[in-house]
Amino acid sequence: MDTTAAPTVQDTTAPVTTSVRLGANQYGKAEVRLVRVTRDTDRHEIEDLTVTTQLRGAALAESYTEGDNAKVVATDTQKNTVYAFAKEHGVGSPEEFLLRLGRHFATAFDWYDGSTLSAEQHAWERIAVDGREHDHSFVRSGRGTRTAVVQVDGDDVHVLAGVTDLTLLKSTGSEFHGFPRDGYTTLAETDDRILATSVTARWRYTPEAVAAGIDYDAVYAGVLDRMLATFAELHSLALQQTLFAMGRTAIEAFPEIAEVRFSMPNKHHFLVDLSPFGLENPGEVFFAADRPYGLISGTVVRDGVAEAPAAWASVPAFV
Ligand SMILES: O=c1[nH]c(=O)c2[nH]c(=O)[nH]c2[nH]1
Repeated sequence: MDTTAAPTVQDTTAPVTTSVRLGANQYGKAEVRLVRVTRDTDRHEIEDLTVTTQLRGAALAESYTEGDNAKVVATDTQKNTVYAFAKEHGVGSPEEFLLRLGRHFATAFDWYDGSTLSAEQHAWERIAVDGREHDHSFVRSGRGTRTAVVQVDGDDVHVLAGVTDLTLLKSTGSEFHGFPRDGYTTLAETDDRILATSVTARWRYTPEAVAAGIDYDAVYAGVLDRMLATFAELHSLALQQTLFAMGRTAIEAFPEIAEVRFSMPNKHHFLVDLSPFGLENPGEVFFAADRPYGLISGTVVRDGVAEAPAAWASVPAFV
């Protein structure tokens, strides 16, 4: 082998050979940080989203295979559109904001076959000063981060709502026993333990409800209230049982919801052995382990409704 030869430089303008072809692809701007201040009066409102745009279409193939950008709406333009739409139309619910964007990309550039747009909403509360809510100072509130995903494929429009990082703990009212034991089992059965998790949930609205219009803010608030109440009230025999009950309460309360998917880490809390120090520890001092953790996932589906349509298989955000 002649090691002195100059390395061959790949000719990226050469026609693509039959040995490879372009598979699934999409592109856009990830994690556009948008804060919108509404200052119509001295009492300001703030809205805070992280938005990701992903556009796709067969017409985009040449941008990958030939470097032909004639149909490539720049990710920079997509980002600017997010900001411009926030100014022109306001933000409102993340679902409606994303639907507005998705419909715009589908109609303004008719060569796109579809888009997947997602958002995280960061919630803020007014700072209370001497018991009075301040007009323009806020603190990030802690009931998780609201998420939304919208997928527009021609007339096929899907809307997913959800929450992530919703961290919950109950210090009693949780048991875990009756599980199989083998030579590798050391876990003690318990009829009283700490149950803690950080909920990621996504729920899919029925296409009929999306077409008819949904009060997304109201359903989100209602789902969260019911999920929290169920976590608090259910005497849990396993995190799996709690997961199912949280999904069931959302689906029973809101006919707009077809299914709910959950990913729930079991954040283990181990009782610390204080006996070397001559101290008793009757369920008071725990070591909050961060890893490894149990990871419980599950989908709760409304009877008579099919699980997520194939279109959702390409949505990685659908946990
Ligand atoms: O609620 C639980 N579910 C499990 O599957 C499990 N496994 C485990 O070790 N602890 C727990 N807790």
